[in-house]
Amino acid sequence: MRSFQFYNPTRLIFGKGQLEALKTEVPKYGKRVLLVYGGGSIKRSGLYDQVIGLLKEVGAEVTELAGVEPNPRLSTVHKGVDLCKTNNIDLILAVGGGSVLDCAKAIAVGAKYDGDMWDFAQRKAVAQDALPLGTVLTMAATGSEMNSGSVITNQDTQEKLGWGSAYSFPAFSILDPVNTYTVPLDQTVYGMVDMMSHVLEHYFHLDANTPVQLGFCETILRTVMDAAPRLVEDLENYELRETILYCGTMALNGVLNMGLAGDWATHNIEHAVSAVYDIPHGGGLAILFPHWMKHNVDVNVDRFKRLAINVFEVNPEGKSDKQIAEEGIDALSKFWTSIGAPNRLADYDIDDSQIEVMADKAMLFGPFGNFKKLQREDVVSIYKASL
Ligand SMILES: NC(=O)c1ccc[n+]([C@@H]2O[C@H](COP(=O)([O-])OP(=O)(O)OC[C@H]3O[C@@H](n4cnc5c(N)ncnc54)[C@H](O)[C@@H]3O)[C@@H](O)[C@H]2O)c1
Repeated sequence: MRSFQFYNPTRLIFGKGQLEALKTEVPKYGKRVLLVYGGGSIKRSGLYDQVIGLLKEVGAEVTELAGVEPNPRLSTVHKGVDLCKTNNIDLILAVGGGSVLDCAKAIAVGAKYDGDMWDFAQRKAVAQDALPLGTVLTMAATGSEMNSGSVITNQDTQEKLGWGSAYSFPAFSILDPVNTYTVPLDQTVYGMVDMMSHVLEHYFHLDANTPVQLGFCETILRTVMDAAPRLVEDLENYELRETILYCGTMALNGVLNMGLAGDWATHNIEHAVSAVYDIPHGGGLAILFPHWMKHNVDVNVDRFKRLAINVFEVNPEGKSDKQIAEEGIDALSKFWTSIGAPNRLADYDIDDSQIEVMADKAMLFGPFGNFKKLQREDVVSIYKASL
């Protein structure tokens, strides 16, 4: 293992009926609350009314920022920053999926910064302060509820950049599986692909002596694969929603990557696609990850073989290590297709016309990936294989 420090200050409040915890959490931070949410699913589900009711009970003064887009935009972050500054906001409360939470994180640092929050995404500055952020998560996917990461799209430059800071962990996050019942089938699938991809990004590392971390990863992958086919047939099943919600958080809250540096190249490759085409992040990952794997199978064939046997139950008898590894990759791709995820860029009407543009975007900060440093030609080759 490499040396590490683990730091995660988020209070995770998990379970049925836990929304009530807003009454104890919100007053810790002050009265003036900026409520951030998306396109209205929380109004249709009744969650909005419940949140407003609880905020009223504790005497909060609520300012609202509605309409955060999936793949949240910098222009919306700017609106939120202005609202914080003009209303002297004490606490940001994000109610929604990863996009709403990521947008709220960007608002939280932007509200305490004189320049443009985009400076942080461009690595021109590092956040030194933020408003406190609470979240009520409505969708299992990103892990944003218990990490410091955020992904923002700048529409003017067609850039989608991930960034993070020590100040961007939510102070508290409330996760009630019931609030995920209304997530539509396609988004439920994308969320499960996303969390499995986070686990795989951790799994493909080159650090030595990480048996516990590899075992944690395999357990989460097997658990999602066990629950997913039943959940897509039964979207309001409490136990399955609960399992998947917990998996999504554990996949990216810092526990899996203690002592190792995960790869993260596929996320970068996907962000360049969704920056240009505005496709769902999980859908892009389902297409691209198997091709990243095929491209890198020789970097450490034993890791791919282990995944194939321990997670996809590939029978190793009479096969070479590489055959076993490749069967595992095919099994992953087939599994994602079986639950309804796309498997070709053509599924989103994406052809080869923007490959060079996407490769330029992926290469913005130079060669990337910790399992294998990808050069531009690697990225182009993965895009071409994914068409
Ligand atoms: N911060 C991180 O660590 C991290 C990690 C991975 C990805 N991301 C980013 O997060 C974004 C994706 O977030 P996401 O996958 O959570 O999806 P999302 O927040 O974009 O939501 C997807 C859709 O589902 C809807 N939705 C959410 N909850 C719902 C509910 N309960 N009922 C009905 N509809 C609901 C939303 O309105 C939206 O239309 C992308 O921009 C991605 O790049 C962030």
